[in-house]
Amino acid sequence: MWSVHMKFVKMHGLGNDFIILDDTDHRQKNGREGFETEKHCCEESELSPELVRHFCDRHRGIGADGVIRVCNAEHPQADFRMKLYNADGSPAKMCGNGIRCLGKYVYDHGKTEKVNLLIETDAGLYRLQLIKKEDTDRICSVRVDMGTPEFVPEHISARFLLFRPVCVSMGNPHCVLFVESREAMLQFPLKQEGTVIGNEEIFPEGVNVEVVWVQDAGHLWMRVWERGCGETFACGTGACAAVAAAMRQKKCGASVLVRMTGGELLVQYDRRHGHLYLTGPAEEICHGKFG
Ligand SMILES: N[C@@H](CCC[C@H](N)C(=O)O)C(=O)O
Repeated sequence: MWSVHMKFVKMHGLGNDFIILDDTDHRQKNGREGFETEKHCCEESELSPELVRHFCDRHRGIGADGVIRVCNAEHPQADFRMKLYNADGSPAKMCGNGIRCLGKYVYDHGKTEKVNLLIETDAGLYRLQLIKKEDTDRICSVRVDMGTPEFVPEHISARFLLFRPVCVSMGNPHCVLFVESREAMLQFPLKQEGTVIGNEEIFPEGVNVEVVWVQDAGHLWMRVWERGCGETFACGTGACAAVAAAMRQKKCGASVLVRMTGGELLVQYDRRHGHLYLTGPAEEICHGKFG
């Protein structure tokens, strides 16, 4: 049915998984010697929503929560550009787990020798610090300057007021709901309520929904219903939105471990700039050729 032939790399951040398609120019100025830095993928026009859905299909495709195109930067100061598509083919502006995977990808695949990168996204520019595994030249984790959370009005249906919803933009939209116990978080009907909230009039472009239990000032537990994917194992922008919302309600401090189904992310708040910093792993699973 599909006549495409594309090389891909599959990666994940805490089980939030992505198909990486490399659309960078092989003449990338900072590319390292000894690596095959050949361009091996699609132009934007070739990546239709149908094709993204097909790639992400866990039964008939490769299977993933989204597709990331790694492109040459258009901004003069940026090193690379990230283009992200959710599993349903819809575009998204920012992805905290995905941008860490991109950082590891460009370094480990010889596209750059820099460990401090500036990445262009549809939500703006993001600074990444790549952290190497001890005694190796491989990247094991990435720290991202996620910028300033923006709070947006929370006029969602009265049935959700009990959960003290906080609506936050981290470059993409989030609606954070608080519950009183870990059990309540685990039993929360996330699919049902996430779908209802995602269809609220105040979110014409949909929303990512987080259900959060504050264990203490340094630990949050969270499940996430992602726009365009459904429930995922982890969400980087969602973890930052949860911490921003908890800080606003004076429930947590400036350094918080956010525990999700797939593992933990560290979110730190820098009072001087009002920025949130996200630190967590990124891993390559496999590579292959589609078609
Ligand atoms: N999982 C991501 C966010 C991906 C985009 C999101 N589904 C949206 O549509 O905004 C993350 O780690 O931030």
